[in-house]
Parts: sequence; structure tokens; C-alpha cells
Amino acid sequence: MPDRSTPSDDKPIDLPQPAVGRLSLYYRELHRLLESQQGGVNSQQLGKLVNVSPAVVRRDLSALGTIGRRGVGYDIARLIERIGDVLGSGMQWKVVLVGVGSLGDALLRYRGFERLGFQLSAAFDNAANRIGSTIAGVRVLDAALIESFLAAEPAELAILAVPAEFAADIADRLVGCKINGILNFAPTTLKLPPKVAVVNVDLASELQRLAFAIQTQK
Ligand SMILES: NC(=O)c1ccc[n+]([C@@H]2O[C@H](COP(=O)([O-])OP(=O)(O)OC[C@H]3O[C@@H](n4cnc5c(N)ncnc54)[C@H](O)[C@@H]3O)[C@@H](O)[C@H]2O)c1
Repeated sequence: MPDRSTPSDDKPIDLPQPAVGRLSLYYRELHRLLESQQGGVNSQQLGKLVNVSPAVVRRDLSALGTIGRRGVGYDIARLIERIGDVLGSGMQWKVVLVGVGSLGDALLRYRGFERLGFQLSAAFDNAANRIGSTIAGVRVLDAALIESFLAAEPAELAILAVPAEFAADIADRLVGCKINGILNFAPTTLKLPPKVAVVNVDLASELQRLAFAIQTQK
């Protein structure tokens, strides 16, 4: 297991976004392999699991300073530790969620965040029937308390699951509370200072991309 520590100011490795996405996939598959008692893996096996060539796997992993041994491959536990360090998954991240509707409720119940070091410290909503409830152990607080809560219990990341028309206002407030990264589910483009990292998850656009890919295959 990687050491659990809080996020530090260590200079991260500069990797292109597609490589970061692949590392995350390797990480997931390596955990599965470790759980199935496997000790080592080679670039061909790992590439097959995430659908990339062995050469791409070798390039991605050598960028982390991780060199496999010819004929032996990579030690899975060490590789998990190294990728976890680079992706920040060996750290504990505090996360808040805003908007506890259908989607927010489902996200709060998802158990996959904790395993990667993401701890949901609170959720916020402005609807009376949501405020005061506890979902999967996470308290739902009045959205009016975002600032006072984060002043007392700072968090690095936020998940935004409010309707699109409220997303910009909430995002500005979160940034004012020193939130550095936002996972935005609202189908709207947030205009935030460049220092704030935003990842947009737009499921409808993804479906559109999928439909386009199928059409162009014909
Ligand atoms: N449900 C899905 O499958 C899905 C999928 C992809 C994207 N989205 C997007 O995610 C967002 C949430 O979707 P949903 O289906 O959960 O909507 P929803 O209407 O069920 O929930 C929205 C929640 O946000 C709360 N809210 C509204 N304004 C707020 C504010 N100013 N401060 C705090 N809380 C506020 C509401 O009280 C409600 O609980 C939307 O932007 C939606 O387009 C939803």
C-alpha cells in the first residue's frame, strides 16, 4: 500500500493529459491483478487490459522512471505505489459535494472514491428536504454554510452536481474558499481562474461522441 499523506507542494511530473488518463487505467487494472494474487505483469499484458500497445505502456511507465525488466516485467505492488504517488492517489484528499439531487445522491453512495484517497467531508444543498440528512455517512448541510464549513474544515476538491444555472455561482464561491479543483457535472462551461483545475463530466456529450464514432465507422 502507498503511504497515506496529505497533499504536498512537491513538483509533480509534467505528463500530457492522455498519458494521465492511461495511468489511471493502468492503476485500476493493476489493483485487480494484485487482488488476484499476481506479482508481476509485462507491458504486453497491461497493454491488452487497457487496449493500448505494449510500446505505449513502456513509454508511459518509463516517463515515471519505472523500468520493467526484460522477461520479468514490472512488479505490480511497486508500480501501483509509483503511479499512486504521481496521480496523488497515495494522498488523502478532502472533497465536498454541492447539489444532492439524483446524481449527487448516487455519488455520495459510491464507495470507489475512498479507495483512491478521496474523502467526502460534507455535502451541501439548498433544499429543506435535503438539509440535515446523512447519506452514506456524509452530512448534508445548508449551502449557505459552504464558506463557514470550509473555513473550519478546508478541502482541496469539490464535486458540482447542481443544475447548470447555479453552477457558476457555486463554483465562484468554492474557489473563494480555496478549492483548487472542481469535478463539474453541470452541463455548462465554468469560467474560473487558470490556477483552478476543472474536469467536466458531460454524459450527454460523451454519448454524442459515441454516436458520432459509430456513424463514422459505417
Ligand atoms: N442525473 C443524472 O444522471 C445526470 C447526469 C449527468 C449530468 N447531470 C447534471 O448534474 C446536475 C445535477 O443533476 P440531477 O439530476 O442530480 O439534478 P437534481 O435536480 O435531481 O438535483 C440538483 C440538486 O441541486 C440542488 N441545488 C439547486 N440549486 C442549488 C444551490 N444554489 N445550492 C445548492 N444546491 C442547489 C437541488 O436542491 C437539488 O437537490 C445537473 O446539472 C445535471 O444536468 C445529471
